[in-house]
Amino acid sequence: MTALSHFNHLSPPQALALIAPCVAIPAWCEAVVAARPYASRESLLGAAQQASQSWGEAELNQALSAHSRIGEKPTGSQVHAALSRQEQGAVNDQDSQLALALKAGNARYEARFGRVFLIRAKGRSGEEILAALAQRLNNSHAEEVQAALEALREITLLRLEGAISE
Ligand SMILES: NC(=O)NC1=NC(=O)NC1=O
Repeated sequence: MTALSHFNHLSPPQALALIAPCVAIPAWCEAVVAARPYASRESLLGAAQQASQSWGEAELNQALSAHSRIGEKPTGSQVHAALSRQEQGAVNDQDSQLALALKAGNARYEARFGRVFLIRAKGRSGEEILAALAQRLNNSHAEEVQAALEALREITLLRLEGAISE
């Protein structure tokens, strides 16, 4: 965790490196870094949320390159993978029945929407994620872009909260 005061004074490249793992959308990272210094953590989180409001389908697809499927323990030492592993911690990967159901659900989702199913996994059990997946399969394409973008915003802000302390 980096203190806000320290984040405020980092060089732009160092500040970018610190928040890059939040989301693979460089324009968002640059906007958050460019708006420093922040008077409080609240103002940082508010600005970050605001900067995410302009995201559309292009940003969603850009960001998904860094998000592993739910239930597939991410491989590699990439910092994104480490965060994904941590966020998916409540998904019991010893439950083979659940793993199969998530694998089938992910495949159905990708066949319908053409992209990886994205959900804020932190604090959700595998069963809760499965139920959410089933619900979202009923969405229209337009509705599902918005639902996936909302999940991306939640994940991104949670990661930023985890990166910068007061
Ligand atoms: N496909 C996903 O939903 N991936 C993820 N959800 C999270 O909360 N972290 C991830 O990497």
